[in-house]
Amino acid sequence: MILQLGEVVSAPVRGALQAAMAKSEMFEDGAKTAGWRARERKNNLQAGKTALASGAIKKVEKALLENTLFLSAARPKEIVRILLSRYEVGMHYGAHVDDAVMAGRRTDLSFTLFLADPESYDGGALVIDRTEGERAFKLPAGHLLLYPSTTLHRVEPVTRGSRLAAVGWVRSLIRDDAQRELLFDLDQAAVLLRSEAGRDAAIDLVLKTRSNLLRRWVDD
Ligand SMILES: O=C(O)CCC(=O)C(=O)O
Ligand SMILES: [Fe+2]
Repeated sequence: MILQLGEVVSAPVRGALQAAMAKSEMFEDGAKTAGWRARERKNNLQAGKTALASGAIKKVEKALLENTLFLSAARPKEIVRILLSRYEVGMHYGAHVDDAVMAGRRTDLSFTLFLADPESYDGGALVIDRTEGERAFKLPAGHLLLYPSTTLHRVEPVTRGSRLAAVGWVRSLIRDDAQRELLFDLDQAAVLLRSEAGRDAAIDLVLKTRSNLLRRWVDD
């Protein structure tokens, strides 16, 4: 499941992150934190280990752990790592798969919290390779894309302005993507069923989940 989450950080937190990330002395070569294959393809800047960067990262982590949709979709056991990244004109990150294990912890989900206004830069879409084809994402500032760490993905070259993002990885309590999606649908159905207005959508989700659980578990 690939999920877009809107307004993950409030406008003041977003402003604080953007202000911190405007300081170029905060950044160093991003290739340092990539595996050997990804390193050949990675051309970006990443925040070094400064007090300013760790304060910003803590803000992102806090916002995620307070976001019910994120918690329901990712079911985090742990947020394994968060990095702040900046792509200036000409920078990109070629196709790669993220490390399966980071600091001894399995990575199940990857996320990008977009932090620059999409009108302020050209290029820089996050492109994810799915069996049905590629999908490109360039979300508004403050929105987050959550996707399985199993995918091949890349960041297209930036051709104007600068792309700011916080990227990270989650070790989930639910290892399997399909099982996580079933549980997410059930959470959503429960939320919708609580409100009178959402009845039709709720029934669709409950029926979808019933059929998909049957499809997984019926043995004929
Ligand atoms: O910046 C992004 O949207 C994704 C970056 C990425 O793929 C990575 O850091 O592994
Ligand atoms: Fe990646």
